[in-house]
This record gives sequence, C-alpha cells and structure tokens, in this order.
Amino acid sequence: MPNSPETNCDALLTVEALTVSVRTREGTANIVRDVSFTVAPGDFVGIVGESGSGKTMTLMNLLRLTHDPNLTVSGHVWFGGEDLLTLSEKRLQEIRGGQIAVIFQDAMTALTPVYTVGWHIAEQLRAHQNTSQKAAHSRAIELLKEVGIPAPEVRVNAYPHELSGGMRQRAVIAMALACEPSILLADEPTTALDVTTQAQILDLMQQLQSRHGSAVIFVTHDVGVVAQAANKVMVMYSGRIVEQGPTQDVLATPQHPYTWGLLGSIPKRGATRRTVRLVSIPGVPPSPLTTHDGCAFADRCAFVHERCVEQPPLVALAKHPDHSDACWLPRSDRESLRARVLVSAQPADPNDTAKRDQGPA
Ligand SMILES: Nc1ncnc2c1ncn2[C@@H]1O[C@H](COP(=O)(O)OP(=O)(O)OP(=O)(O)O)[C@@H](O)[C@H]1O
Repeated sequence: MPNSPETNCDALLTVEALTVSVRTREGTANIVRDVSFTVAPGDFVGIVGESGSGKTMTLMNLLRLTHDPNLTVSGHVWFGGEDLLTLSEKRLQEIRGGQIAVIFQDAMTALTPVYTVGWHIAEQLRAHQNTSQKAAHSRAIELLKEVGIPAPEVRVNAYPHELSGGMRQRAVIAMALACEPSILLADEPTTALDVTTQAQILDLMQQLQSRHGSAVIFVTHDVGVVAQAANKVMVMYSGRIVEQGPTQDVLATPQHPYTWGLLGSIPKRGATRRTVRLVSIPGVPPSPLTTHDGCAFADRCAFVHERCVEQPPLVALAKHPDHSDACWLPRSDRESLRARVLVSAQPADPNDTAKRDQGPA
C-alpha cells in the first residue's frame, strides 16, 4: 500500500488522481478523470460545473458510495492516514455518518418514511457513539433546535412526510451533524427547495460549519452559491478539474475560458432580471464515452488553437500558487480575452434589454 502523502500533513482529506470509469453497452465511459485536491479543516469547497461534468460521481466516490459493479474507481482518498478507496466495507461504514457525513439533494433519500425524525438522528448516535436511547432522544431535540426546526420537542416525533421540504432538509442536516463529523459531503442540498428556503439552508450550513469547525464539500451547478458560501472552488468539465483555487481569486481573475462562460451566465450583483442578459456557453459537453486526447472544452471554446489537441495540465499561477487551471492560452493574453467574454455578457443598453423583455410590440 502506498504511504499517505507527507506533503499534505495539514490536510484533512487528500484526493489523488481520482478516476472513475463505467462499463456500458456502448463502451467505457470516463466520468471522473485524474481529479486531485486537498481539503483543510474548516474549508467550504464548492464543486461547480454543468450537468454531467462529474461532480456527483467525484463526491460519491470519495466515500465509495456508488455500488454499481460496472464502475472502476482508482486513485487515493487519504483521510486520517487511511486510503478510503482501499478500506473494508466495515471500516468505511464506521467512517460514513461518523467522521464523514453526507447530505443528498433529496432529503427523502436519507429518510425512511416509517421512522420518525428523532429515530433517524438517534440511530446515527447509537450506531457511531453507542449513546443510550434516552440520551440520544434528548440530543435529537437539541440538534433539531440547532438547525432551526420550531417546536423540536414535538417535531422529534414527526414522520418525514409531516414536514415541509425545507424542514426535512434541516432534519437531514441535523442527522448529518449528529456525530460531529469532520467532513460533510453535500450534493446539491438546496436544489429541490424554493429560492427563499435555499438561501436559508445555505446560510444554516455556513453557520453550523463555523460553529462545529467541519469541512464541507458542496456540489452545485450554481456559481452564485459558490460565491456566497465557498472559500475554495473547483470548476469541473467533462470529468476533469479545469480550474481550482480560493473562491475570491477564481471569481476575481478566472483563468479558464469555461469558467468565463460559467461566470458570464450568472446575473451580476445588484442586477435585476430586466438588466441582465444571460449568456449560455454555446454547444454541449462531450459524451463521457468520447475519448479525447486533447482539451475536452476545445469544441466549445472561442479561443481554441493548435495546441488544444493535447490535454493541458493544471498549472498554478506564478503569483497565486493555490490557483491553477488547465488551458494552453498564454497567461499574458488571458486578461484581455476574459474582459472580452465577460463584457459581452453585460447588456449593452439596459433600455434595449427592457424593450426586448417586453416582447414584440
Ligand atoms: N452508473 C453510471 N453508468 C453510466 N454513466 C453514468 C453512471 N453514473 C453517472 N454516469 C454519467 O457520468 C457523468 C457524470 O455524472 P455526474 O452525476 O457525476 O454529473 P454531475 O456533474 O453531478 O451532473 P448533475 O449536475 O446533473 O447532477 C454523466 O454523463 C452521467 O450520465
């Protein structure tokens, strides 16, 4: 067994060359390709990208949560000196829910309809901390209170269908926090909720994260969510990380043309629907069945050139070694090209946009 990496001794989680492929009738689909990153205590890492870019498969395979016999997973996921990809199922079950907890998009995935909310939380405590039934019940009430569920003494006895979508997601967060995990994996936990509840849940996760000091790895297709909550961001495209770094650096000086496209697709701060022109990135991502030697974004990139037939490596910026991207464009050209893309995402004339929104006269 390889040794755990000495260079990342401050990291809570170190992912090295995570690669996931799946055998299908049409051939082998490469859905996560050579993904490496580290998570430090207290980090809030946002994984962002379009649908199908491999975000969920990256997240789920950190803890080997996919049980498809056609999947092959390779690489290393170091946590507490152990490689999670090589552990026995028994040892992994001790870690899941205990030291690393998961929150899914749909709260109902995590809840069994015939058991009460309190039972679910108590079950986590009994499974991982050998807590007595009485103590687990009291702790469940405390946790429900902490995640903002009103009348927790009553709601502890409620069945999942008796709660609203937002309350169920809060209950799932309470369950995930029950054993004070050092890492929370969250797969679009706010997507199924209305906009107001989404904002409340995101806010709650940030508060709880700073209170409990857990690290969060959060999958989303929404760059706005990353901007609000994450201190680190990983932009994924076609199974690979194309850009990663501290969120403020990536948002202030994005380097990859795909990131420019993603940022061009979100409303600017303070803009109203009437003054924002959403630009989408033309074209669609390649099928994971496609084998490409070069940059997977080349077919959609406005700046494609000869070099793009080769896969660009992730290279750090000289002045910001934590910020890296995988693109062959010369660094010296990036600022002017980025300005061109992002400026074209702004409405030339807000009145013009307003007129267009009114539709044909
Ligand atoms: N078991 C599987 N068999 C075949 N292909 C799969 C399997 N699981 C995932 N895929 C494919 O792998 C790719 C990556 O999927 P993944 O769910 O990680 O994407 P994602 O970025 O999370 O997308 P979304 O935002 O839509 O959830 C997709 O093209 C998906 O169709």
